[in-house]
Amino acid sequence: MRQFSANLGFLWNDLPLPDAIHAAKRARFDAVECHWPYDTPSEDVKAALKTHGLRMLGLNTSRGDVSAGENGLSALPGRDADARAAIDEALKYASDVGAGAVHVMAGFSAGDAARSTFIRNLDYATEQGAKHSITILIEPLNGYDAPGYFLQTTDQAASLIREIDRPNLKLMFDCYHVQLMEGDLSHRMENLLPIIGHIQFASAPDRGPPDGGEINFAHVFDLIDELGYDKPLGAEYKPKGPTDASLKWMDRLRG
Ligand SMILES: O=C(O)C(=O)[C@H](O)CO
Ligand SMILES: [Mg+2]
Repeated sequence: MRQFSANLGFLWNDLPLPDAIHAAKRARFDAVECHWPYDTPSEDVKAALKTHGLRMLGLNTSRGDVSAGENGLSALPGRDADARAAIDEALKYASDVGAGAVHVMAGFSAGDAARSTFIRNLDYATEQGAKHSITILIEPLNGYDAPGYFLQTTDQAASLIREIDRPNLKLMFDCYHVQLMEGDLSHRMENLLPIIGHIQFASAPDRGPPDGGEINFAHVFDLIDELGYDKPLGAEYKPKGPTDASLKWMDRLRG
């Protein structure tokens, strides 16, 4: 049976993180993942995961100064020290709660200097991550929601992953972002499978539950099964109301 992970950055994000973990368990999710858990002590998250028998799959590095419009630090030239502090913080939190992956956020940037900065920081992240058996993920974000974000396409991500060539550097394949930027989800998933570390989903273009819109998730999830990918799929959508009322897709898409 297909497994699903609740992304608590969007699902039950009105609740304190430990309560959101409980809500995900009640709703029969198999795992959880989050965005930026840093305001919640890691011991509280670890205790909730243990109580409810769930794994935390991954979390993000800090965006930096959000009030100044930052959305990640690792591809910002001249900000290596801040980027590395964010990587260290994420790896420590992930290791405290037993999460297997950290998404290293690139930030708003462009050009050769941004690329070489990102490579340098990803080298650092993968080296440090390997010490804790943590996978480093990079995720292309779409240019509608995050205009000017350094990493926007899977082609760009694949080229970085191949160049850096570390076994614990993988692609976060978010069907929603990929559909908006590149489309051709089936071929892309098939071709990129060896470097995919985590898959997320939401309808496109509205980022709602996977009930309609441009993407036929019954087809996409069948393909994922056929490809032999059997890790939990990350539900990272914005419920249009209470999360508990947004979950009808779960039984239909369980497989
Ligand atoms: O926006 C997304 O899709 C993500 O997964 C990031 O973690 C949050 O920006
Ligand atoms: Mg995502």
